[in-house]
Amino acid sequence: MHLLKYGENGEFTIISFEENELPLYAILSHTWGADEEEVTFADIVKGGGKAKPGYKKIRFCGEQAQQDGLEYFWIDTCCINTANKAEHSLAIRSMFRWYRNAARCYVYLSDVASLPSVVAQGQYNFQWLTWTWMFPVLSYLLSWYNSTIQRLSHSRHVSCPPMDSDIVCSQQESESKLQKSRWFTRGWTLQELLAPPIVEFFSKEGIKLGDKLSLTQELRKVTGIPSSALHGTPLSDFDVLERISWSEHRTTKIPADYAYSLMGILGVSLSPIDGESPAEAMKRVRDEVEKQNQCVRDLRLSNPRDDKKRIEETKGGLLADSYRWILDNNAFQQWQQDPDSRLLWVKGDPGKGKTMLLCGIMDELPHSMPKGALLSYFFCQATDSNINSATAVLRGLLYMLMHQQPSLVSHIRRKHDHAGVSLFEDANAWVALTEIFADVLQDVSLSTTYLIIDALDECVTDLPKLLGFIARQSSVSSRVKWIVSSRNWPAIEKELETAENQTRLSLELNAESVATAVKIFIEWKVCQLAHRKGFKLEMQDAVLQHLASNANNTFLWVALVCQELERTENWNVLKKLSSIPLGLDALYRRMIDQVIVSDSAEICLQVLASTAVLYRPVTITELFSLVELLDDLVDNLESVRKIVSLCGSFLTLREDTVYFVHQSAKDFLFAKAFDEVFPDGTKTAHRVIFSQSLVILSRALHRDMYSLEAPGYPIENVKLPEADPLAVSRYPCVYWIDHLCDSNAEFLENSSGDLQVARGLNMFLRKKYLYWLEGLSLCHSVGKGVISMTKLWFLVQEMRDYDGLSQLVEDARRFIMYHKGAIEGFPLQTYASALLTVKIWDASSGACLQTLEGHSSYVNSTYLVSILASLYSDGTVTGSRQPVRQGPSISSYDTWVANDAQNLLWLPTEYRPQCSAVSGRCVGIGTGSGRVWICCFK
Ligand SMILES: Nc1ncnc2c1ncn2[C@@H]1O[C@H](COP(=O)(O)OP(=O)(O)OP(=O)(O)O)[C@@H](O)[C@H]1O
Repeated sequence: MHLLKYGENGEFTIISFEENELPLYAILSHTWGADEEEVTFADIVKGGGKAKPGYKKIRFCGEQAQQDGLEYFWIDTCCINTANKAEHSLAIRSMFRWYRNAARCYVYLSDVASLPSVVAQGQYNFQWLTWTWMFPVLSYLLSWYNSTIQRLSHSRHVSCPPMDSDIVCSQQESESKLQKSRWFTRGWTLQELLAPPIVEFFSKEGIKLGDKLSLTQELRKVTGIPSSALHGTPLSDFDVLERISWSEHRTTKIPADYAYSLMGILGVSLSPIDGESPAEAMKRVRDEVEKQNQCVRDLRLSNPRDDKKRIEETKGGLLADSYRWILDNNAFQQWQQDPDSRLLWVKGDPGKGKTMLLCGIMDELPHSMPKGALLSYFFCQATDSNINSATAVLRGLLYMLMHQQPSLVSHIRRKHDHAGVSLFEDANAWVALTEIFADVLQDVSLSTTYLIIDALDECVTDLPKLLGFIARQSSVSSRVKWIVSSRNWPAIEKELETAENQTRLSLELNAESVATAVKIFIEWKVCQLAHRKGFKLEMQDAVLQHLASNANNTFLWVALVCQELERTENWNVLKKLSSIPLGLDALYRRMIDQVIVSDSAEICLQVLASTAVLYRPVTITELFSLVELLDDLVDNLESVRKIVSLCGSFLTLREDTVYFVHQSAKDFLFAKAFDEVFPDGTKTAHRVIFSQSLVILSRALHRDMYSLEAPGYPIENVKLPEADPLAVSRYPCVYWIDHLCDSNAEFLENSSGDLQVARGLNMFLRKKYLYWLEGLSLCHSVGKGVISMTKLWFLVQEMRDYDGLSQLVEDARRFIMYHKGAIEGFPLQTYASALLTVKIWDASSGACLQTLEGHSSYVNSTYLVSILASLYSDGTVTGSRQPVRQGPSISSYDTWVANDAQNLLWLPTEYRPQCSAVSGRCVGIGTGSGRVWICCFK
């Protein structure tokens, strides 16, 4: 990147920098005059151009940068060597980034005069004490001034300058000053307004009029851009069409530039093509946006921002006064301020408030981060298989980074364009993701980046790999700072010790700060409780005292006790209080003992056991169908909610979804209440859920569950029906095989059990397999289905081969692996494209009549036409690959066979045409391998 430097002699020099070594610089935003008026790269190199009108704005920018303590600045007229085509093309692709990374952007409005100069023109001299761009005041003053000037002009025969040379002079224009500036009509200036964090506006005399923040209202009015976008909300938060609409009334000198000027705003990067038409350029940009969106959609497992919101709400809301102590903590401040301190590890026992502390840090950091810095975070939760693995952590962190800086998607695209979603799901996903992540962290355009991971101890799959990765990466770049949290686990300590620049923050060693935070938390909780239950003051004091003396710096204990008191009648509160045991485990023990002696013990224990072995939190509706004993409740969801509330305080409901109140509650059931909760072991619990799952799926699955009808209906257009036919079967659809596998040893030991399972499986696969694949597609889980089928295949190797089960599973596994792409993109292609390998399929959508083989090289179109003509002598044969309104055709990208302009059959790669021909209702396709196939529509 070439930057200008303003020398002491008043001369400008050009200095070139590598992108990763750029100094701080200012950047100019302006509108171009006639080409010959602008100072060029060549002018500056030769030390010329001083007589050109454009020199004035260069001088302005240099002087302003100097005033702001910036040695370097950039201006498009003279910092791009347009004679070098490659450099010019790169500049167009980099411009958004250069504006985003600038320390300041000065908007030079060459057609907006500041008032004092207008006064001078009118020969009247007003003394303005301060010049602020306060529009209401200014409007009034200007209109007063203009009317006065006009009156006086008239009497003195002083004529106003023409409108385009000085907009302040006209009566109408004075009503809205900025609005009239040409700057708002140009295409490129849109990204110059949006990309930089600091944008300052200057009149043609170089007088500051205000900045993006102080002028928000006016800018919003002129540009139609929402204030939040002007204030730095990531542009990817806004719909693509909305972003395009911001440029609707803007123009560019070169027509295709209109599309290129939107690239950065839409988060894509393409090389400009000489002579490209605006329509072609726009199409390329939109296609690229679509590919990019697909890549980000595939990456997303869950949105960490939503996870944060949910976690805070489930835990009863975040209390700032209970986490603020961290901001003054030495270790935290060292991590924040010392460039060599890159990894902060927050560690503490269960329930000490680590997660909430990190939520607080996530809220506070943006206030102190450098402008343009990125913040990405992830919450591991052992109870949810979507967010409890090392790959999920990297996917979540990357997702948030891409969201804030879409250009980073390029690091994924290289691999994703080939592999699709399997990039993130197959056996090599970890390797691919670590490479991508490392590339992203090395990206020269990445500014300071904060990465936060909560609850490493809840990363169930591949924790050691994740720890190794964090330890390595945190030592690599000083631009990237990490915070991780976990319980006091020696294994975690051992791995993180290998990180070079790490700082630890132990909650146990900061007992005093934590004690104060817990005290504040107690006061807050008791106040809420007293208010809700109408406690008298003495009662409130007694509860406060008791909690303060016994909390032992553990937030969670306080939260659980308050939950118990909430359910207790006021006259029993003091008695209950004195009976509550100290410490978390003792409290959990008492909770489970109470469940065991209650009237609903059996059903509550089964709900607890089932919830504990599920792979993700389920809705009340799902729980109702999964737990055998709940069957007796005859469709009464209210009763299921009641049962959940009777399970001590182990479970909690949020938005009708059942969660463990805390990971430590689930841990307790496995570690300290195992015999009571799982009297027959966890394998039996899995086995019961597997059996229930097959029953649910056999009942619910059928063809075209969402009534999509069109075989080519794309998954991204599928809307959840109001009465979702999959509401009950969503969980079993995704996890039935996992439950079967986790129960395996149990039935393998018992031959009749083995046979029963084999029979059930056999029947399900023969009768429901395709419907299940459609269901997986509707649940966006085809990738998971592939992994599950591989697990199943391994499992049946150990089972008795009942009625060809092993072969059946092998075929089914190959089928899903092979057709994954078509099925996950288009649910109903399960019944069309995925069945190409057979000769006949559903007569309502078409029939593959023949497959001719025997050519070893590719089939040319003449040969294909002759084959079709010999087979269907009654019709004319035409070579056709263009979409047509009527009859069969091949879609433009050769990916679909369409009929009457409706996509019907998605073509796997080896079925794509080298040449194609149509005869009447039949389409013939010749492939590169020499195979010819013919499809006829009825
Ligand atoms: N700042 C806070 N604001 C509101 N509630 C808090 C705060 N800190 C802690 N709590 C309460 O304490 C409980 C336990 O806190 P948290 O889940 O953060 O602990 P943890 O240390 O992450 O536990 P674990 O290691 O077992 O996951 C929360 O459920 C919440 O009720």
